[in-house]
Amino acid sequence: MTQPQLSPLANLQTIDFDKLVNKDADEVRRLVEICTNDGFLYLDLTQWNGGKLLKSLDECNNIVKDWFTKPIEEKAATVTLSDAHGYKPVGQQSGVQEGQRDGYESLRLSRDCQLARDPLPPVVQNHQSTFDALHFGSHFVLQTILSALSDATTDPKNAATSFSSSHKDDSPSRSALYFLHHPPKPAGAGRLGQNIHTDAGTLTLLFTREPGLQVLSPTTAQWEHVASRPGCAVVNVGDTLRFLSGERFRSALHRVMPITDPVTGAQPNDRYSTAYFLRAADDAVFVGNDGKETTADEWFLRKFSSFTKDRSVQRLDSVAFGGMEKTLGVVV
Ligand SMILES: O=C(O)CCC(=O)C(=O)O
Ligand SMILES: [Fe+2]
Repeated sequence: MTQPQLSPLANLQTIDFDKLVNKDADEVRRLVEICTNDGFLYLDLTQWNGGKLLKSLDECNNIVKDWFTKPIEEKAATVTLSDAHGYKPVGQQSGVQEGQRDGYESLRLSRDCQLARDPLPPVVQNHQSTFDALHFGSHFVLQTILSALSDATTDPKNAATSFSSSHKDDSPSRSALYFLHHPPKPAGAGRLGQNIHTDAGTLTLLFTREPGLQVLSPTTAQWEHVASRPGCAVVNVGDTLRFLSGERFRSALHRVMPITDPVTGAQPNDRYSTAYFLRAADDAVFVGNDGKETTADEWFLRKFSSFTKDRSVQRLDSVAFGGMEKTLGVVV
């Protein structure tokens, strides 16, 4: 198969993380603008921290890539507590093609379990400091972005409204690190990609290598490909931050469609990605797209329950899409 043309390409703006760490006022202003208009951006990490996070990312990716080659029985024996911790096999959710299931497996490590050291899969126990570096480094990156947004847009005299108050580091939450793998598949296998959705939580830090991620442009309402960029992560706003910000910020609709052969429909190559999901404290309260008060934990559970349903069912309450298709006036 020839190299696929990724067209149209999403023209995402780039934020320099080092400037955010140093509270550069112009960079913070741009960050607020991008979260308001797009909800998706590139985060350049090359100037910050001597590339330590990127090094631990490479190390963890290599370890987990090898783990994904283990027999399904071994992977399925991973202690699985919820959709924030454990193993997710292929096909548990609806896929990118309507009426079909998803095509990816995932190893998920919750922040609470990583901190408590229990339960952790042996593959993580054997490389604890490497996983700690990626887990807690990613958490720091997203907490830094969140406090920049909070300082710039919420009332400093009212601590209760700041985003930081609902994201205290010592509160139990569903924050988690996910490793995702879309194995190759033959023609006619069904089970492809990851269905259209918005992320349930606050902010997502996503590292992709192979193509497949697509974002629905809020300006053109077209699906656009997100190219991976060396030294950069993709950051996107999730539902919780959109709701906590009174809908000022956008949670972006996205999906994963791995590259398939245009003639046979087979997926010839593996696709891997790694995501850290910063999620609010379980008991943080906000108003969802149905106008009802919900806790962050209830929203997470409703969202992942909706992900298992067929798209025809997801359209009924729009929980999987966070109501964003209605805001954009598109049919999904
Ligand atoms: O694999 C990717 O590129 C995106 C994954 C994603 O959107 C998610 O797990 O919420
Ligand atoms: Fe997502």
